Amino acid sequence: MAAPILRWVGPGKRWALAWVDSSSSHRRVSPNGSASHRMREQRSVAQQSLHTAPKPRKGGHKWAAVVGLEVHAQISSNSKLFSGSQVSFAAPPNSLVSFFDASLPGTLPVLNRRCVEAAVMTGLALNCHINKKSLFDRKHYFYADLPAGYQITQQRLPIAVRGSLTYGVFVGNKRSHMATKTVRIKQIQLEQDSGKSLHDDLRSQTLIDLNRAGVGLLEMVLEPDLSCGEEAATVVRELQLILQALGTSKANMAEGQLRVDANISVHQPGEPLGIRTEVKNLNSIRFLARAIDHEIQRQISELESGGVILNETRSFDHRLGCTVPMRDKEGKQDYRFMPEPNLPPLVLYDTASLPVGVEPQQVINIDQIRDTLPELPRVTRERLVREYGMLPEHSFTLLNEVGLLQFFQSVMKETRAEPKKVTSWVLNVLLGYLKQHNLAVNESPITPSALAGLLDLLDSKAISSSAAKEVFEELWKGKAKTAAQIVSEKQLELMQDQEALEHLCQATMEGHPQVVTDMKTGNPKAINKLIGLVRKATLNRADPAVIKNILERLSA
Ligand SMILES: Nc1ncnc2c1ncn2[C@@H]1O[C@H](COP(=O)(O)OP(=O)(O)OP(=O)(O)O)[C@@H](O)[C@H]1O
Ligand SMILES: [Mg+2]
Ligand SMILES: [Mg+2]
Repeated sequence: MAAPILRWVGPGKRWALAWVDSSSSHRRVSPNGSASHRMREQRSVAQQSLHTAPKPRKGGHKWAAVVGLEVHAQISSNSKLFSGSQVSFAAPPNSLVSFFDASLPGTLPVLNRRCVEAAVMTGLALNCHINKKSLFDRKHYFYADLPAGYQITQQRLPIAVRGSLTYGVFVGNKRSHMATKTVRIKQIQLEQDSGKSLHDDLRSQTLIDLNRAGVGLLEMVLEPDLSCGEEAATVVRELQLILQALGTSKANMAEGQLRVDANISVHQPGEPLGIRTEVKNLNSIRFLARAIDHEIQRQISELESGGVILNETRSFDHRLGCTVPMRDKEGKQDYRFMPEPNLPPLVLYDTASLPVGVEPQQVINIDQIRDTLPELPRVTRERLVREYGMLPEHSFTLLNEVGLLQFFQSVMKETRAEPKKVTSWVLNVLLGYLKQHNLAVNESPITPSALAGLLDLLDSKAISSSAAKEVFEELWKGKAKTAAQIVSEKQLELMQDQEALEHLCQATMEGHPQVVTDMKTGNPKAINKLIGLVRKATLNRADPAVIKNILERLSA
């Protein structure tokens, strides 16, 4: 392997370690694709039906697939885990690097309190036992983007252990029934992120950006309780929503704030678990599901054709849709773990164990953090179903689309309309328009108050539902008009004048005696025909139910 050299790179003329050997492998995959493209991808996952566990072939062996995830989430914090450098996505390369992040001799780690609090909060939200004493260790491996030659992590005694995450999966074709499942969480550990290796194909060299080096990560290790890509995708999506609700990570996969390693094996039911392969650095939920399902099939084919599974690290090639071995980790890697000598044990307290007379800012009190836990996504969904009589799948959609729940709640605050009506307009009409125009919720040209105004008019029967659609389309054009203004400009108010409506009904009946006769003989189509004729005469501004009433009264 070639030696790293120091060179100047980037607009700010900052230094970077450049790895001059073009054949060096890239363990860390830098996020690719535009942010907006990825956001759309993330949004659509919930709507997609992902492939599920492999079906046993006729006459063939039955295989059970086992999946265990390691999820890395970047902690939302202004500074890194052990240094004061700022944390920010897409800053100029090597502009956020302190001497400690670059491993200059003589520098020492100083633990960031915010990162510890985030780990405790995440642990509590995931029903973990929080260890009042945890330890830091050095895990050694050699990559250009890891200047110290080791990562500080918590291998021996992590901050949180033995948790669980409950998630819902839809069963049946119509997604009408939901089953609840639980995955166990083995541990959550605090650790440093590495830098990024950026490969320059033209110059055949790899440039190193250390902005990410030392950013605080939560590694959440899940027990091997999952069985297919869809389950893994659902778990990661739920975890993403939990982290976002807690504010402990932005968990945006497109920006690399949430990265998943998937461990996969297959075995015959009743037999011990098979040898696992590890598909590294999956940074999209859709790719995660596809990679797992592909890897399960690959292992089954390999075993059925007499081959063996190697305990190897693989990566997912999303263009080819398959997993391929990574060259960097053949055989079991020896990380040469050792205690981190520059960090004392991390000691936490709860209210019962708090030393007398200690200042609150000097210690971390687990109970205090527990008191600040926000409502978690599962509880929010249950509340939506309970309070508003919403279907479970609607509550999922409201939470899955970034910002949609807040939009819905703002409309609810301002309108008199029934929750069911609001749900239907937000999910069927507004979301439909947003998707059609490829817009995120916060880009909606219609504000919650504008929609609330429209729904109020509908609720008070001032306009018909077809007029409401017309008003919605006008509001969508975003000309800063309220629904009421549009209604009066376009004269879309429902005709309330009972006398005028009676005259119109009378005249229509006289003009169509045959239809009236049909109506009187009980032909149900006849009355609808008359209603249609009267509405047409009012330019669709009459309420069909009111017309029906008048017609029935007049023909009685
Ligand atoms: N037979 C198996 N099949 C599938 N997954 C497994 C199996 N055995 C263990 N796993 C999963 O493998 C993962 C092991 O993660 P852990 O962090 O403990 O070790 P590691 O992968 O060796 O280390 P590293 O953090 O360096 O990747 C867990 O998510 C666990 O659920
Ligand atoms: Mg791990
Ligand atoms: Mg692993």
